[in-house]
Amino acid sequence: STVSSDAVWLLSFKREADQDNRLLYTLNEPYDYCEWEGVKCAQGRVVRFVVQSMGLRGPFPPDTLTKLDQLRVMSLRNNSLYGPIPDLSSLTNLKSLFLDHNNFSGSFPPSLLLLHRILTLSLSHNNLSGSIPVRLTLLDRLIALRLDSNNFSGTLPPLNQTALKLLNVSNNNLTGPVPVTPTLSKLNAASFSGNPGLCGEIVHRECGSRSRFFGPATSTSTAPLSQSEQSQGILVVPASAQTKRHRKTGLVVVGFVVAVVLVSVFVVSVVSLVRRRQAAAGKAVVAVGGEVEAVVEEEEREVKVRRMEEAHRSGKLVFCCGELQQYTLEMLMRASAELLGRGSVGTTYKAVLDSRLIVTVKRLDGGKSGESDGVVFERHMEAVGRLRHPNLVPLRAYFQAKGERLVIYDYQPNGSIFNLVHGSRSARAKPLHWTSCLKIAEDVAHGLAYIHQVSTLIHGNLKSSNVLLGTGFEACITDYCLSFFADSSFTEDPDSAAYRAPEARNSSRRATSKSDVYAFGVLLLELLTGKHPSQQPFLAPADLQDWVRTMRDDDGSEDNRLEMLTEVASICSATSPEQRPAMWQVLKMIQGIKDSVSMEDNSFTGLS
Ligand SMILES: Nc1ncnc2c1ncn2[C@@H]1O[C@H](COP(=O)(O)OP(=O)(O)OP(=O)(O)O)[C@@H](O)[C@H]1O
Repeated sequence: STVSSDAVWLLSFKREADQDNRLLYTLNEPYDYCEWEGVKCAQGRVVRFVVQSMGLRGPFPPDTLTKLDQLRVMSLRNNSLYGPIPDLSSLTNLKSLFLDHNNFSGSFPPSLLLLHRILTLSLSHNNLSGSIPVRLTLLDRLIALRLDSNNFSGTLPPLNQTALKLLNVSNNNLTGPVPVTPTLSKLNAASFSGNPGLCGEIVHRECGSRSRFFGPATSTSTAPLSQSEQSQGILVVPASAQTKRHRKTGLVVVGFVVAVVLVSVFVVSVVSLVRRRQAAAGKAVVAVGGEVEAVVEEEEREVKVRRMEEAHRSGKLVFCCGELQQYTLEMLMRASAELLGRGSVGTTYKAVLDSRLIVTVKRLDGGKSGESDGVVFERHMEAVGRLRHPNLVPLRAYFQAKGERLVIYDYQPNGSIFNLVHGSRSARAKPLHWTSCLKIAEDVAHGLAYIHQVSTLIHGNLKSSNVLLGTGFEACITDYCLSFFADSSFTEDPDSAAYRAPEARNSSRRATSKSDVYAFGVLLLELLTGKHPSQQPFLAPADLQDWVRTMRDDDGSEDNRLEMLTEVASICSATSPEQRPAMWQVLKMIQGIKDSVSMEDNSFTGLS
């Protein structure tokens, strides 16, 4: 019977895992085992098995405890168990699992990724190695996750479960930037300590030579400024429903969908090309000497190719950052779509899926898509899709097949900064309140500095229609890093062209992070004056101050703060890229202004 088999599984576990006979388990009566030390039953089934610090020594044998499918809590903590952790995927009711402080080895057990009810998982203080799987991000009930003091390597997945309150990955060999997700941002730096290769904003360590986010200010920066990380919660009032000039009204019958239907016909050729290239690369790696690292790299590459092939064969979208596939291409095809506009890279639609989920689909221009290699596109989108920051609209998925490319973002319902600044305003309306300018500038600087800090990518097309307002009215940058695919034959309107830095005017490929800084300067002036970029005069810094003051009809009450913000805009839009500060320096300047203003206000109201 089921009842007695639970006892059998417990005894089988003990036989191997308790080589020094510390657990005094003997079965005299049918339900006796529910009284055994560490065992708790409900209706004759074991629901808790907690044998902490019992001096157990031995391997954790498969097909023993894994048969206790009613288990809610299992703790083998603080024993001397060794070897790999067996397949625990059958323990679907498990809510808490403590295997910490043992000598378990091997990789992160993939079976744990199937325990969707798990709330607490502790594997700390073992000898586990290999990477931390990205699919951990899918265990959305996790409250506590401890992986500290192992030998995990590779990058940290963008964990962003709202429930996750305790995370410790300290004392491993993790490398690369700590993803700036809202969940990880809330954690203390100690959660990540003891990983010399980790970097980024959250751990207060610069990433590589390009990123000096927390490094010393150099050359072009102005006086040292303090860096408050706290948002002042300045509220930006959304624009009315009026939208940008080229946005069409009403529902358009699913325009992009027709093109998508054609796509699946062409997949085979791209797939076989990719396969041939990857196979050739694979042989080269193996020939070099069969070192473990090369094999691991090769395996990773294989997995990627398989994923891409599968995606193409079944016409599936490739979801970024290991995220769960929330919808399929077919579902997108059935969605009703509204044309939002047509820009330099392609045409943008708002798509409402049957599930009522709303996404933004950008269909890249066909002519241009054929020019760059499919593998180049995939690699680029993989890198872009890894960017996660509260001030970036997340890139969720992409799709490509011969001649067709789609990229899918979250839809942002609160409009763009373009709408906010120009949308509902009459010609005589005043520009935004300066606190809104400061808040938007800080958000945008945060997002841009992040891109420059954690990758070698640049935005390449920053402008007010590419800064959207998120659900909390925070400014979120979109269309980042897509200028790579820009159609050079596209005739830009004068406003878009005015964001382009002098050195990048002839080709978007010559753009650098300093060109993003230039565009940021133009955007800041647009915020401050409410004037379209094409209406901004080219002025010496002192004259610029006068012009901004005149445009704002300033009575002198904003003087100091306005002057500081205008100065930031002015140095960002310096003609020579060398004279422009880096984005992290711009962010510090803006945060410095915010701090000095709040100190001023506090002393004014007698609070300091
Ligand atoms: N994720 C999104 N959510 C809501 N609106 C969006 C989203 N992405 C873009 N938009 C809006 O859709 C419109 C069209 O965008 P599109 O990117 O095609 O043109 P653009 O921004 O003018 O030019 P470019 O392609 O050069 O960036 C813009 O008004 C933009 O603000």
